[in-house]
Amino acid sequence: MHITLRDISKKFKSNIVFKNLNIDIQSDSIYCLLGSNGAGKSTIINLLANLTEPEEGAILIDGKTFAKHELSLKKTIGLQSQYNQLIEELNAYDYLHFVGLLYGMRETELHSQIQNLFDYFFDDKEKLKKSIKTFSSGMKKKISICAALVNKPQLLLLDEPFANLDPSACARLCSLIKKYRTNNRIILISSHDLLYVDQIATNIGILEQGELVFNDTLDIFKNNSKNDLGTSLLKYLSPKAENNIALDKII
Ligand SMILES: Nc1ncnc2c1ncn2[C@@H]1O[C@H](COP(=O)(O)OP(=O)(O)OP(=O)(O)O)[C@@H](O)[C@H]1O
Repeated sequence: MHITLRDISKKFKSNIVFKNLNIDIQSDSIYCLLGSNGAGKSTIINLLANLTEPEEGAILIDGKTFAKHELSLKKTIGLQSQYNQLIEELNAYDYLHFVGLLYGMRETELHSQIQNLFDYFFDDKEKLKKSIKTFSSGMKKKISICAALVNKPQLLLLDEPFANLDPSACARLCSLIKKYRTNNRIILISSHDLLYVDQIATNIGILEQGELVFNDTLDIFKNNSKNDLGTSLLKYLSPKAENNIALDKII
């Protein structure tokens, strides 16, 4: 698998998010998108999931565009969105079953995949029988991640997957992501959780004000710097990481 964002321009009304953005991602990558709030990480994920479209440029998945191959491409993608994608009136099983049917999965395969996901992520499965609206935010996040994995997609898109998860769930997710990586899959993750990014990323892209200011392997990023990932990342982000004048006024 291979994904390309070529000369992408994207704006929301007068807010220009990207101008001529180019990214290429190859199979076998765990590509982590980093950057400040509002830099455009979720927008890239939403473009790749075809939830929004660019004003200019092309999005190619294995050389194909959504315009010509919408359904077949969407079947290869699993998405955990930052926005609520759940149908909260349903219980966890029925929701994942519904998602699997949308992907055209066969009943037996779908049933066993849902059970496997529940076994992996949930120690207390009794609560899963209730409607999703009664779940904690971390449980909802785990169900969204399960939904992204239900059809074992070739392109796995995870938008802030670690936010709201407890340390045990984060550790399980890290193990899963590392094992999920194969030579015909791409895992694209937006995250601010550098501890986990450091554990799982093969490649990182740093977005700052709509520009891809770094795009290479995690090893190269770390070898270029003598600092930890967080300190190194701050160099690429807005210079006002500490705004002491405002801070003094607040205190
Ligand atoms: N649906 C929308 N309507 C209007 N503006 C939007 C919409 N979605 C995103 N934007 C704008 O696009 C820009 C990029 O937002 P995006 O959510 O992609 O950033 P992000 O890097 O994911 O941020 P965060 O780290 O806070 O999640 C921001 O300026 C945001 O205000």
